[in-house]
Amino acid sequence: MSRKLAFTKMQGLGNDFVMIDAVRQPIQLTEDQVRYLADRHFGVGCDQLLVVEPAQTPGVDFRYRIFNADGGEVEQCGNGARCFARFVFEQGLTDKREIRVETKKGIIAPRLEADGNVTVDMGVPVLNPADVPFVSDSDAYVQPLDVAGTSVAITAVSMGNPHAVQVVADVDTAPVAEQGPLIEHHPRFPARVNAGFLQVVDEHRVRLRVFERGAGETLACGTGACAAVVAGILRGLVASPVAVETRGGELTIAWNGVGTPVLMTGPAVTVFSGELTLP
Ligand SMILES: N[C@@H](CCC[C@H](N)C(=O)O)C(=O)O
Repeated sequence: MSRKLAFTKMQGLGNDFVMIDAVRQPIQLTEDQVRYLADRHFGVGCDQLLVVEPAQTPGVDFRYRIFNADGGEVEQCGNGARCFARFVFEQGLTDKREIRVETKKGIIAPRLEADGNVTVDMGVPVLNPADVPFVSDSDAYVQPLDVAGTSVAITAVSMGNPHAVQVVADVDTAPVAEQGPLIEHHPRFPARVNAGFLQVVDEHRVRLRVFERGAGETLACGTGACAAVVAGILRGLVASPVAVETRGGELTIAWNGVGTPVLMTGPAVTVFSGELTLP
């Protein structure tokens, strides 16, 4: 049965989202409907679709669900978390500037700053390979990964969602398109993985490209930036705070080391709102 759906298009550093208010407009989308909405030719177009629902846990303001453009539901999205906070505030779903929101992998806490940026406590990064998940009998922070015959030194980090971060000399010439899909589907990452390519500029500045699981290379990946800074600090290459340059703009990531949460600060922008008829 076809039905009308109100949506808002948002972006964080060019990582773009279709936001659905499922508090006032309860809905369960099928994978096909997510793919249709995300389609840049037949639908609205986005890297991820974000659905805001009522909270299911006491003391939490909302539940927020994340779907990649390929239709799959995933655990976490950093740029999306900032857009989520701006969305619920602008839509009048809350008047709080500090929000607690449950995701598939725990509670995160975005805060709308006075300067228009949003800071998100993205939680404590997970480094134990089995929990990333990454198949390995070692818990070393740097491990070799065979990518079609090339040995790549990666750091496996989960920010709720899995990341494999490698250090490159220059992101502009890094083999993102070639290696990205191979790393995403590598058998040692049973839940697939986001593939990060990190260039260190100096102790407090890096450049980053991410080939995202379920979406391909995006202009920026918030959890990718968190994972890359964690990997860079663990490898002794950078020190907190770190400015992360992406193709869509800049994020600031702060991390005080193992067992502490990662803080991400950056923009979140509303582009337009609309209504469509779902097939
Ligand atoms: N763009 C996001 C990450 C979205 C989910 C990711 N593709 C995954 O499958 O884990 C971000 O800003 O973090």
